[in-house]
Amino acid sequence: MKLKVCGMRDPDNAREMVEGIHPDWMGLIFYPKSPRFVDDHSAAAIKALPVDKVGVFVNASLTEILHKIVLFGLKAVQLHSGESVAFVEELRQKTNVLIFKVFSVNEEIDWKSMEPYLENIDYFLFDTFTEAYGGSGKTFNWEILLDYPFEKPFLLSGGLGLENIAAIKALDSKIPQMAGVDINSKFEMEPGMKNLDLISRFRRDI
Ligand SMILES: O=C(O)c1ccccc1NCC(=O)[C@H](O)[C@H](O)COP(=O)(O)O
Repeated sequence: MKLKVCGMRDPDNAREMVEGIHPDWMGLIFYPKSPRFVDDHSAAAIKALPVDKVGVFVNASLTEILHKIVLFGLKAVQLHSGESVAFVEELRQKTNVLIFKVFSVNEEIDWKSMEPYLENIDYFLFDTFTEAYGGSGKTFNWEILLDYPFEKPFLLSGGLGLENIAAIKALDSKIPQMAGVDINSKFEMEPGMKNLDLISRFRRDI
């Protein structure tokens, strides 16, 4: 199962995480209102680390996203707001990084509304709905995902912690398209600072 650790912004904490845990992806949040917002200076330091970086964007312009891809050597972008199909299509044409399209889950998922994105994205990412866009620390009702109708792989996110490991594995065994998990606030000492011991345990047992 692939592992994305999101919301890193401290270069030393990020380096220790890469060296000790070797996640598949590290998420850098370029949304100024997030308590995990990474400034350009820290992102530049993190750029040198040997891990694939995912830029997380909320209501960002195409110009900003493309600029950050080049500036910080991003390997993927996570579109975390209501980006239109046309926006995603244009992004796909202008860059060759992976595209993760987030769907925030409240009570239901409208599978039909996801369909037009299929040809221009690499992964869907399901997160728990919150007015703050992400980092809610809460899980959603994963039963909904048992009806997942596409072949496109997806990542599970939203409030994942050590206490969810058994349930995550059970879900993974039922849905072949579930490619991995995205962890964040349940592994923090403070916003943006990860507890590497907790993440190691998660990595070992997942
Ligand atoms: O984490 C944030 O502060 C955040 C804010 C705005 C948009 C996205 C954000 N996080 C992106 C992620 O991919 C998180 O890992 C995801 O929302 C799950 O977070 P959590 O519920 O804390 O596990």
